[in-house]
Amino acid sequence: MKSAAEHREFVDLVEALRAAQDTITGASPPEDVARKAREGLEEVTRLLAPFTVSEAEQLAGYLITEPGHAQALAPVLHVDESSTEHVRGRLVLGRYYLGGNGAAHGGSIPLFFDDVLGRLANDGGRGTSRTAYLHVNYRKITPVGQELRVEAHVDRVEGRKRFVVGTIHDPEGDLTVDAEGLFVALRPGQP
Ligand SMILES: CCCCCCCC/C=C\CCCCCCCC(=O)SCCNC(=O)CCNC(=O)[C@H](O)C(C)(C)COP(=O)(O)OP(=O)(O)OC[C@H]1O[C@@H](n2cnc3c(N)ncnc32)[C@H](O)[C@@H]1OP(=O)(O)O
Repeated sequence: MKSAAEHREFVDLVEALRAAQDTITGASPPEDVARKAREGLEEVTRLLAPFTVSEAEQLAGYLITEPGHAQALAPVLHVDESSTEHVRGRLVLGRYYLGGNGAAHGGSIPLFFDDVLGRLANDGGRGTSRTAYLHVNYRKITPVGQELRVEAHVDRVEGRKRFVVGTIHDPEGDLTVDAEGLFVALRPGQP
């Protein structure tokens, strides 16, 4: 397992990337400011490109003790309580994940649940599995910029099949989403 303690600056870099994604998404800057911001981003790419590594050496997604695992792709779960069978925590969807009218983009929710349910499916010595399906029910809009409550747990295991379920509740305590994922344990040598 890769150690987040040895890569604090990289963890902070990914946090800064998330903040940039939120700020760019919410900004309507004058053209000269947009150009300066682009030049800054291009400088970041120039700086990091020589350090491109193979997937086995990649840090993003693999610093698993960090909230968000140092990967800017999926919304971050802040874990309050967890075991190998369940997790409870908080989620704030930033401006980057806005769909419209204050509601989160529909695609951001399965992205979040694939990560959270997938990690539970693979926890507890259950070994690597892959998502076979992810069923998401949108019961009420999921607001961006507000603290949401998340719960997920392993519902049942049938041979290689792991069924993992989760919910999101808004600050009023209303259910906004429930989801079920089927994760199938990989056979030896299966990609
Ligand atoms: C994941 C590794 C990451 C490693 C990173 C490590 C560090 C971090 C730690 C942890 C991170 C994890 C966090 C992220 C997790 C995200 C995971 C993903 O998003 S994976 C990408 C999206 N998913 C795919 O690309 C799958 C593509 N599909 C496949 O590969 C196969 O279809 C697979 C493996 C899902 C199943 O194929 P078969 O050939 O192995 O098995 P068959 O025999 O078809 O199915 C087994 C049983 O499952 C049922 N089944 C399969 N698919 C089903 C479906 N869609 N609906 C219902 N049942 C299904 C079948 O009916 C069968 O059931 P019966 O045993 O007969 O009872």
